[in-house]
Amino acid sequence: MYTLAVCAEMVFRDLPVHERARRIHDAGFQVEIWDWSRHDLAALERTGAVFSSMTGYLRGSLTDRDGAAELLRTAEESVKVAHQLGCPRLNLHGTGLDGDGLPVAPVAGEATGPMWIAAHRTLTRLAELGERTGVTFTLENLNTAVDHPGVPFAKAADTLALVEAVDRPGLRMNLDLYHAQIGEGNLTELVRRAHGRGLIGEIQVADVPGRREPGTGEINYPAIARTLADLGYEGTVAMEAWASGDSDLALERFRSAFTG
Ligand SMILES: O=C(O)C(=O)CO
Repeated sequence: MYTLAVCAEMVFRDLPVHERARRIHDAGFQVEIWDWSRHDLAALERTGAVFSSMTGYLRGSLTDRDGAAELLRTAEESVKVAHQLGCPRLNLHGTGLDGDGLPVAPVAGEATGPMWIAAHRTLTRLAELGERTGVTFTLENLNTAVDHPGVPFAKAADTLALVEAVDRPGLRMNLDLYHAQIGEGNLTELVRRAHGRGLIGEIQVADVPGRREPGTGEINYPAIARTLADLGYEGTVAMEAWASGDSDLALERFRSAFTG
């Protein structure tokens, strides 16, 4: 059976992040955070929460030489923090994102051939870093239509292709079904394909439209949950969603969508 986690950046927003982590932990979920450099790490540690994922870099990019060096350097810093918090997965995007989730190096149109080759090289180095230090880097698919215009390798198909081509245990996909629904749809088949190839490091969920908890939009998450159970998926399913109203209620709706 899979484990459930909740992203502390998006719920209980009137509380400091470590208090949010405590509330999520007390409700029986693992906890995810984004940019660790914005948080009081000692306070997060004191919550006793089990951390399942955090952003695995501070700056940088997969595709240009200087950006890749910065990505690797800040990924090494992130690994130290992951060890401090006991966090097993470090999340990556197709390029660095600013505070609004927008790419610091946006791409007009599709990524070029040299960009794919450079991304493959950088991700291989990150996978090696993960294997050497006992963490798993996950490459997340995003959507360019609503939340992250201009991010290269945003499609789930792109992240799947890169992770499969790198083919190392230190790199897996963060299969975000909210972003995939906006970008590509066909979610059940996507889950089956990624799981069948052993590429899923974790799954993230929110409903469409609005990026709120499961049950508030068009995605049939109970059906996705049945697919995951049938496949024997034993990884993490994390809610990365705004609460449509009360945050405790959003957590319970998430739990009931995935535990029936
Ligand atoms: O939008 C997302 O899914 C993100 O991970 C932003 O950091």
